[in-house]
Amino acid sequence: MSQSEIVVEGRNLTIGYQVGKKRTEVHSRLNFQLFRGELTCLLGANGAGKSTLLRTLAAAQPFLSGDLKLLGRDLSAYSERELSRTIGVVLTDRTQAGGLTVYELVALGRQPYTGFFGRLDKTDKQLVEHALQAVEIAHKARCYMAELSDGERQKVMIAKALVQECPLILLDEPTAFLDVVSRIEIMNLLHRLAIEEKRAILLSTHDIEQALVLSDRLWLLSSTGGLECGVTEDLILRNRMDTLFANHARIKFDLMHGGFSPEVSGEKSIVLKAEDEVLRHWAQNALNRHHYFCLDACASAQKLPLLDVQAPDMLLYTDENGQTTCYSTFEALLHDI
Ligand SMILES: Nc1ncnc2c1ncn2[C@@H]1O[C@H](COP(=O)(O)OP(=O)(O)OP(=O)(O)O)[C@@H](O)[C@H]1O
Repeated sequence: MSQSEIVVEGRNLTIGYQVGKKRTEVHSRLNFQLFRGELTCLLGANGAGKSTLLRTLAAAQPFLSGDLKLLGRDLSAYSERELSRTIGVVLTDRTQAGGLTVYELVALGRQPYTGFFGRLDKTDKQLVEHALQAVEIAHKARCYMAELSDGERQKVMIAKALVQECPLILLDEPTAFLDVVSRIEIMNLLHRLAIEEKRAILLSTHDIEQALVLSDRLWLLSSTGGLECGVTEDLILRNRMDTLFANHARIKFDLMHGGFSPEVSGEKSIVLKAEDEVLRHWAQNALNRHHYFCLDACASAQKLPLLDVQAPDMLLYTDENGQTTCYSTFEALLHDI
């Protein structure tokens, strides 16, 4: 893979708030690069500083010290007009311009080129139509924003950012109010747009499952570890996901299934046998929830109870005395043990 173009680069960046003499540093010495043609997800616990970082990158608030470059030039050297042609920002807001049609709202994205009252020329119109098609909302072009679902409205806001023709698109929790189908759709869409439209796309999200599937890179932001950046799989396999919630010792990242779950308290032990990976996973899920710590068949010499999961409706439970019972549901098994 050839080296991608760096769109944003931060060096020793301190972000936070300054009101008069009162200075609140949220993070210091942040180092990062954002690449064209890639989708990057910014993950972090509540209050980790994701919005502060996104607002800083969008030049909506100043950074406190360090260097921040956009396409190789200091961000502070950009005029308002240049910024609006370079950075597209999509915020999560449920009440977005209900009185405008989809077409009108997307067309507003051309303002940096046409001026506030500027008329759309042929190229502008082509760009609006292309963007509506790219986000698959062209069939709703004449509908009012108020008539759309949250997911559809989010697509429209993404289309508006697209027509700005910005190399950089920043989105603050674009999937926050969406159901799982719309979340997958929006994340797929953003990943496709990053590649096909050659944009650098950075979004903050709490939807870790989707981020791990579709993110080319992750930015992990935490109060203890600062900002760690890398290709998704490199960070996962170096056990970096646990830094996200390091203050919560009982929440652990499940490397096998790519999600966070409560650590197993394991008051009791049981030997779990299951040839099938899926059966094993869900049997373990049920046993962990009931405070059993699961061991492999060969791992223990002690006399322990054993669960042999042969099929979803064939659960063979053998107690410490060697007595075996066959259960046909987890409901019955969990009731008895
Ligand atoms: N205007 C402000 N002045 C001072 N501190 C602020 C201001 N806005 C936010 N903060 C602080 O900055 C820190 C980071 O907040 P931020 O909103 O960036 O976190 P976040 O990761 O986006 O959180 P969430 O996931 O809950 O949206 C918090 O401690 C917050 O209290």
